[in-house]
Amino acid sequence: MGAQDRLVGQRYRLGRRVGSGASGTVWQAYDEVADREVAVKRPRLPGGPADETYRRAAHRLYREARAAARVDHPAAVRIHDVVVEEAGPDGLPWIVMEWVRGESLREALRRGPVAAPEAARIGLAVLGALRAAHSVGIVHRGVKPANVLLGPHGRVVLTGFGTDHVPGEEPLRGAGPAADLRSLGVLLHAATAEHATTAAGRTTIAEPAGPVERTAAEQAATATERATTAAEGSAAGPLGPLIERLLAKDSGRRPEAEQFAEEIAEELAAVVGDRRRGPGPAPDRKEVIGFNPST
Ligand SMILES: Nc1ncnc2c1ncn2[C@@H]1O[C@H](COP(=O)(O)OP(=O)(O)OP(=O)(O)O)[C@@H](O)[C@H]1O
Repeated sequence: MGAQDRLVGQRYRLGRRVGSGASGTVWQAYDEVADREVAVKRPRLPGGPADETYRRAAHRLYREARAAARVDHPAAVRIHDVVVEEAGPDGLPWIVMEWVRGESLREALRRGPVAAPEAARIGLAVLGALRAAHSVGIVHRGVKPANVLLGPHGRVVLTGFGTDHVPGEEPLRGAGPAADLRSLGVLLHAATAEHATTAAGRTTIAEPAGPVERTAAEQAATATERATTAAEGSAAGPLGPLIERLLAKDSGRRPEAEQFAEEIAEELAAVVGDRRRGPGPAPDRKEVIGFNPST
């Protein structure tokens, strides 16, 4: 794409491209004014700026990125700036975020699934970020392991706000806060999947990246299927029933979603608390490898 070294907004020098997917491209970049590393995301839209639908979608991305910058939560990526270049031909924003050192949950899952208490800790952080976003009217729509960053000091950061879009459309019906919670269920299921299948005594090849690299709309479409899978895997541990509830829930109404999110937060906190209280294996081993449903 040849964007490397480009100076965006007269201060953000694009460096290494860290990822590129359906929703856009992310670069590691350098803020030459503040003298620090940042991440810069350029969303992608199908079509072109000659098209009215495209221009409206681009403007909506801009508004949503600015709104996402107001989300204030330790687990929500900090958006420093949203740049639209005046001379830019397409009106697409450059979204400038804090650079989170570490790896994404997608990368971590390549080494194998996560033990239930650690998945609960990650889930609780992501849920906190989502609730903070929902409270200011923002729906994430792209909750998946690639967008969950595992930073230094155990920090969990949800990135990718407001960029996962169905172009040309206002947010889908059913793609409100409840859809984000359902996606959290898919995420938790994917994070612990191999444990579920192993504990149930079946030989299944884990597919950590498989069911989770989808848009919220696709996730919603397969929610029932996932609910069945989660139910089968509920022997896997304390997260089974909770995942099942997240996936089965299909009310899009705000107050209900809020109440539901609060209940889920309490349940996740209890699972995290079990790890803190319980005996169990050494923490580093338990987080990456082992999960024994009987402990
Ligand atoms: N603030 C950030 N700091 C560090 N890495 C980030 C940051 N934001 C996103 N990333 C990483 O950039 C990569 C690309 O993200 P991006 O959202 O473009 O693609 P994706 O989510 O993998 O795919 P898709 O575009 O299909 O949704 C992701 O793997 C993500 O982990």
